[in-house]
Amino acid sequence: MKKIITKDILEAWLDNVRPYAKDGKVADYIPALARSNPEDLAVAVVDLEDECVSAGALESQFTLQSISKVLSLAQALLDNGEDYVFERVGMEPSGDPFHSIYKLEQLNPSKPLNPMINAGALAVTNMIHGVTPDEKVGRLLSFIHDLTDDQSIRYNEEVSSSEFGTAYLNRSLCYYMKQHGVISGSVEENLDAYTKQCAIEVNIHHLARIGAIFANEGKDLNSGRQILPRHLARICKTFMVTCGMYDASGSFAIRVGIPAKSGVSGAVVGSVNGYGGIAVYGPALDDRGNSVVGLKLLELLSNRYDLSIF
Ligand SMILES: NC(=O)CC[C@H](N)C(=O)O
Repeated sequence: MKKIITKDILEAWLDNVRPYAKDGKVADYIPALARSNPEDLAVAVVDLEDECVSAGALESQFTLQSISKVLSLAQALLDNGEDYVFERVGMEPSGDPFHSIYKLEQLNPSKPLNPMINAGALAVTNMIHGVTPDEKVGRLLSFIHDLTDDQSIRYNEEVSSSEFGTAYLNRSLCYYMKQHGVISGSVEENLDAYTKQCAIEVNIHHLARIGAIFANEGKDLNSGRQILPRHLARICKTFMVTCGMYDASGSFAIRVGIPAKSGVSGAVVGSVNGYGGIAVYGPALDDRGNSVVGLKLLELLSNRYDLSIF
């Protein structure tokens, strides 16, 4: 990959897509995210030999937000196995916005449609082993330390408490699911764990490396150690294709064709089997909650390097 994608190319392309940032808006429903700078753009590609090519605001740190849903799903699957997890959360795209409560009420039995919408992710967090929220998040962080090869990654307390204080919709989803027996225990503690997982803070290189390990079928890029069993990596990537870009997953699959997951911080991670991981950061979002610059850049990269899996 490094033979064809160079830093110069990534820098030139970042400059090409920079003007699109003005078409989006940073997320402001989480107060701490409203202060992000829409001009901070970054891109990184990590290949299966762990070589990284990157450009832009490489020092920027950002929170995973919904990208954490892929990792919490992996953790819940490791902890409980597929049968347990998929008895409680479905496998189908919802076609609704990520925070929608609509289908929960329509479906009988009430069960979130998939782990990438908030309802499903809140149910998945509930399944991660650990007595306290910090124990759950600590276990998820250890998994992320393995994926990134960086033990220093933590969650950003300002972002997690800012979301925790204003997460009325996510609270409603939890209470609804508790009523219907989808989640158990304290709703406040579940929300505490969820908002902390969403506030896990990384840089662009970390994120591209996570994508590369999924592309490497769950194996560490250097040691070859199986961090995540291949079939679980495959389940996660399939959800990234069908639900990873919220209710824009269909058009993204057609235009870009890369298993990918976005978050309202403006980050997107893509994973191309046998090729590597691609991460883009640009906090200005479109009306679905996807990074405007991220979508443009991934489309350019995919078309230019023929990365579509289809
Ligand atoms: N789409 C997202 O990134 C949403 C994550 C955010 N923490 C929320 O639950 O609202």
